[in-house]
Amino acid sequence: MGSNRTTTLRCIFTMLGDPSGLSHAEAADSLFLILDVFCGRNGPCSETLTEAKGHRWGWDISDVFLFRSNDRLAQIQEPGRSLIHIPSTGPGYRGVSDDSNFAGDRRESFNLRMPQSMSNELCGMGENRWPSSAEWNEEFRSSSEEYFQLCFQTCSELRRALAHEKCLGPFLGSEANSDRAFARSSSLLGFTHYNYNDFKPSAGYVVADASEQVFGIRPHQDDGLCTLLYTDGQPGLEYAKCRSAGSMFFAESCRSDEQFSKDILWEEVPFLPGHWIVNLGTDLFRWAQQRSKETSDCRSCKATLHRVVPKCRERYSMPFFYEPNLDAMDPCQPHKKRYEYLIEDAK
Ligand SMILES: O=C(O)CCC(=O)C(=O)O
Ligand SMILES: [Fe+2]
Repeated sequence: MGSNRTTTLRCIFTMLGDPSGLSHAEAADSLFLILDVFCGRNGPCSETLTEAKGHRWGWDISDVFLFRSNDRLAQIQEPGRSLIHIPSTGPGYRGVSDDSNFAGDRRESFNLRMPQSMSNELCGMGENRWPSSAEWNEEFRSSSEEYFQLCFQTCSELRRALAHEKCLGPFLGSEANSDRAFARSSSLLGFTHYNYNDFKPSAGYVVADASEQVFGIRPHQDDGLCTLLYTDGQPGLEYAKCRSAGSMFFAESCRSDEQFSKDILWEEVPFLPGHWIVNLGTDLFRWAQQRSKETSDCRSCKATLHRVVPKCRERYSMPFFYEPNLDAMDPCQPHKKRYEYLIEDAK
């Protein structure tokens, strides 16, 4: 990584612009947002993840998947209870179809949790594991931690913008409360690889009408408040456009069989070099719902329903999942804690 990257990264906060400029309509009705990211002020740069490898990162994203650390379970200690294990989240490597939340997917992933340099508080996500001897390890570690921090700060800015009076309104009663709900954030930086070369249709999902469908990643909503997604520009990411199927966007859980419905209209998400794709998550829906119940002029925010379908031989992406503390509580009924949703979702 050279000084080049540090200079471009600094532009993000100015490119985000005036937070109060995000209108309510944009926040509530867009199924995804697109934020400028790696660009300078002189227009979009053309870098993709793969083009960026030598001079931006100093490591190649495909090398990340050579390091097959064990998946670490997230866990939380509640007063007076034994340790609660939360499956299918936390840092580490998950092989193709190994993730119990996405058992039929053609996807492998490697996740990093919040670097200790950002917070000394125990977030319950276990420890990051790093390749021990690989030459690129040092570069990988420092640049991915720096990228993590950038994503976290950007999402925090976005959260405050969404909580503006003119937008979705304050979350959890006040900015201080919602800041506190991220003090032990379970955010994850993911590296994702879709490999369709050994494509086996029978390994996919059998859906309600008994037809088989194969996905890079099945239709789902991300948990957490939002996701900043950067990809290598290969096609395949789609979002659900059909508004009439309201219940599917408002689902209590991130995944449900309804999301396989043939009635959903899917549209390709365009790749804009130098821009993040922003998915809105189910926690944002829950946090915003409180407000919509209190006032008549504010509707709740839809979590982005999306999927990745095989449209190329191979694809890489880097999602950053912006997630509150594992024990952050819903502001509205049924007042559940995040980890309870995660455990239910993994069943
Ligand atoms: O790879 C992508 O473009 C999307 C990844 C995704 O949706 C996820 O990891 O939750
Ligand atoms: Fe996703």
